[in-house]
Amino acid sequence: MDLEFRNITYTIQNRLPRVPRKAVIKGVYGKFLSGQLVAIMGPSGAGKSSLLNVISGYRSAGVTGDLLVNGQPRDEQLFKRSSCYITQEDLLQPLLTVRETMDVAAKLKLPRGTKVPSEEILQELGLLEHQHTKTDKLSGGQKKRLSIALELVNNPPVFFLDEPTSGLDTVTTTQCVKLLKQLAKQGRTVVCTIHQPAASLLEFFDQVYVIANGLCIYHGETSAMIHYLSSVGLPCPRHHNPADFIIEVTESLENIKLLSQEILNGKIYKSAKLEQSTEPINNMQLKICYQSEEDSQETHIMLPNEHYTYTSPEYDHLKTSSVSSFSSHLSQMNSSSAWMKVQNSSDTLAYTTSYLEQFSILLKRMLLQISRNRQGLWIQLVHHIMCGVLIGICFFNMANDGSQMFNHLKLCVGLVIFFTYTQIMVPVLVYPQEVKLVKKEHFNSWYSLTPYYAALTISKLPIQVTLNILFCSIVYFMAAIPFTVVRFATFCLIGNIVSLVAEGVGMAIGSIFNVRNGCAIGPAAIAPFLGLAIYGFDFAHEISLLMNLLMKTSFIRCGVVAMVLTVFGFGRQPLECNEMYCHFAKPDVLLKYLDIDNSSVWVEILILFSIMFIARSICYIGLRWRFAT
Ligand SMILES: Nc1ncnc2c1ncn2[C@@H]1O[C@H](COP(=O)(O)OP(=O)(O)OP(=O)(O)O)[C@@H](O)[C@H]1O
Repeated sequence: MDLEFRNITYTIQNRLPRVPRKAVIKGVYGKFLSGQLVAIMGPSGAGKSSLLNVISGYRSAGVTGDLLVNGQPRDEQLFKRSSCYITQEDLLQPLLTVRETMDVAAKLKLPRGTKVPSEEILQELGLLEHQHTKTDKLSGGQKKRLSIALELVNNPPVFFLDEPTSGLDTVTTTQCVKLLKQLAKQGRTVVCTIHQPAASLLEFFDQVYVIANGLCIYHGETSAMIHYLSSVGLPCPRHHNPADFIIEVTESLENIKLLSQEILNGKIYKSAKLEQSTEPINNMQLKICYQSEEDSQETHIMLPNEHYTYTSPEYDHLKTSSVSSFSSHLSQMNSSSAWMKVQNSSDTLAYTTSYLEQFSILLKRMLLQISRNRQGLWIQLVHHIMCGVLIGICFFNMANDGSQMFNHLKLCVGLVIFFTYTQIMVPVLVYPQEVKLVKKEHFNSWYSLTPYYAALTISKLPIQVTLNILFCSIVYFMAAIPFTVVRFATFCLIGNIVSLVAEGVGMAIGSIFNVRNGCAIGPAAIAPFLGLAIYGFDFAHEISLLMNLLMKTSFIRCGVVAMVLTVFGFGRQPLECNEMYCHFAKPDVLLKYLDIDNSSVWVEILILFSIMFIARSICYIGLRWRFAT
């Protein structure tokens, strides 16, 4: 697939007030041909990653310009299925082995019944001997190769890689670039950003695209770069790495302007082959380059004083080239045709597998990861037992004491706060990292958001519910709340719903914001609900209907009310009184005092369910929004 972009501009809207928009990419042009390994180079902050994100479709908000595939305006949905994006950070599913990760990717990306090519790909990428190693134990280079292997499963014709060599040593970097070169040789278009590569490494790249200050300053064959620099009066010193030199010249804004004007911000493609193969006309030293015209498919050769139309034989050859070098099954067919074979069976679908299959595969993956997270499970178990016992000690044998009205209330509030803090903090801290990984997999068309979200919600339930019931039982029996099956079941049910609401709120925060300081955000997120709960009890009569409604829908308040109604409702007998007078010995008096004597526990549970639904919908919408931009 040949990729082309015209007049691409990428502007970032700063969220701070009165800070102007920042143009990161400024009207650049370029063309990346199939069968080529392309390096996007430039100084730090030049806009390399931004350009890659824009061309790949990973970023769409704030982008203007035309993106084409094989000369046609591209269909984003189709293009997403034919390309893959490998992030700079190696985002791999933790707690799974290399082989398991590959198998999950294959099941998601290939139609049912297709032979899973995990072994061949792992063999090809030198990972077969590490197939039983957990992904988090792999070295940096192995992680990078695994990231590539995962995308090779469905053999897409276009690969985008953001800084694939960052953090790798020289040997591993060379291995990585050689691998990319092999992928390109098979007919794929491989585009990656790279920081100043060594001269020996630069030779592996067929094409270089240099960007500085958001402008294109070179676009063309690697071997034509030195000549181009000399032609504009910036000769690269002998024995100097051209990659280093072109970055060095960008220190001067004058040079950037000059080079960008000379290359027409990427409209011109510099080719060394043409320069060598074309005889000088009229004894003139020719400056030869391709220029892609916006409204024609023809390639033009520009001479200083003449203009010829020319169809690049190399370009045509690449389009039809067959694959040569790899010995595996991948190399036996052109990458595009291999990809077509995989896609043909599901042409009309956005994904290769059905939503139900995706859900089942993802659920199995998540359950496996949860079961392997022994340390996490132990921590959760100890946390629930310890907190249950501590709360139980504080309120030991007290639930039947009619003189302890305020302690009864503290018990109910304490339980709800426990569930809230326990469940809100984890997603706030963990979810931003998970979102990055899911965004990568979702962007690379592994699965849709809906089955992922359904699997995520369901996978956590068994452990969460068990631990909550364990905690509730400890508190219930230590506090000696009179036992009836309905009361105990409702008590556990409320605990579980509050915990699910809190988790939903935590996930909503974690999915929308890239929270770095979750320890502060978690409590901050709870504060408004807590505030509304307190005010909802004390001042609900004195304020407007709207505020009243708002306060009554604080899930903390609903949880506390439901708990009190459960503990003191369901036909509860009067409490024992060991003092002269216990005003609140009769449960009805307490409920009346709290102004909840007319409330129903089932209505509160219904409100809790509604809040849970809203919080989880916000999380889902938040994810969609993050993935769409
Ligand atoms: N979300 C953002 N908000 C504000 N500025 C941004 C954002 N993303 C990128 N930028 C700015 O855009 C410019 C280009 O960033 P980009 O990450 O594309 O550069 P780069 O060439 O890849 O840099 P490096 O090689 O250091 O990773 C930088 O000045 C960066 O600060």
